[in-house]
Amino acid sequence: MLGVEHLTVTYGPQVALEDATVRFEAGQFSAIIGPNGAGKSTLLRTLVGLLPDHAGAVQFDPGHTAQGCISYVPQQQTLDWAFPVTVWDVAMMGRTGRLGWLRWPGRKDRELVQAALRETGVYDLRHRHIGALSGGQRQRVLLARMLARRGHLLLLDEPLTGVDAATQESLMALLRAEANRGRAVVMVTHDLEQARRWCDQLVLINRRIIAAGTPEQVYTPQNIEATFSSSHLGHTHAEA
Ligand SMILES: Nc1ncnc2c1ncn2[C@@H]1O[C@H](COP(=O)(O)OP(=O)(O)OP(=O)(O)O)[C@@H](O)[C@H]1O
Repeated sequence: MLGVEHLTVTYGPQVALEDATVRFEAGQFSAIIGPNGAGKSTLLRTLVGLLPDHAGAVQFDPGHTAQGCISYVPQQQTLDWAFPVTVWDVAMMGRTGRLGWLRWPGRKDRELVQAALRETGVYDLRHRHIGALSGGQRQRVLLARMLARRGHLLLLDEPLTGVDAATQESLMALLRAEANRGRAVVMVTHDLEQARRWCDQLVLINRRIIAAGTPEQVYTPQNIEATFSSSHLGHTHAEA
């Protein structure tokens, strides 16, 4: 459904991602795994179209244009949780667009938001200000916003961070179900074990794609070593 081909992304002299080629299919739950600074968020943000400066191609199959069908859940700490809006308002942004209300919500929007808040277990908190939520509750609200959007491509940056073990299981089951409904689900995570249990495709990355395939194909001592050894990090154009 979407992919990148020979993608290289640089931030000034810093090479964040080099010659990456990988595909993500409809109905597939994929995990992007690697150490800090490996380029995971960079890959995800490129897929979302947030990084205009790159070499190589980002491809969408016909019928899946980037805008309108992508639901992106950024890292929690990149958002302003002091903003004076409620849980309901944030979930509704999945329908109406960002702040400023691109359009007024209709009955269908309200139904989808209600369903999404129930599915993620935060419906009872819907009137609460988002600043008054715990880390795990915030993560659930972000997932509710994503579900409400009803996109074909779900891209999530570390959705399990700050979430307790029981909640992690239910969130993974929720994402698994979304993939089973035919959506392409792509998640950045540090949790190799979770990914191995729930995902169809593991993408190991450390500035380059080390391996991509089923957990059985990818989860080998050599690949794990190549991914989590620090020797790939900190390269610049000058060093390369
Ligand atoms: N806006 C930026 N400006 C300059 N360098 C950046 C920027 N964003 C990321 N980088 C660098 O690019 C590299 C890849 O960063 P990226 O955020 O993609 O890693 P990551 O795998 O998501 O890491 P983490 O697990 O810590 O979230 C890092 O070396 C980082 O310092």
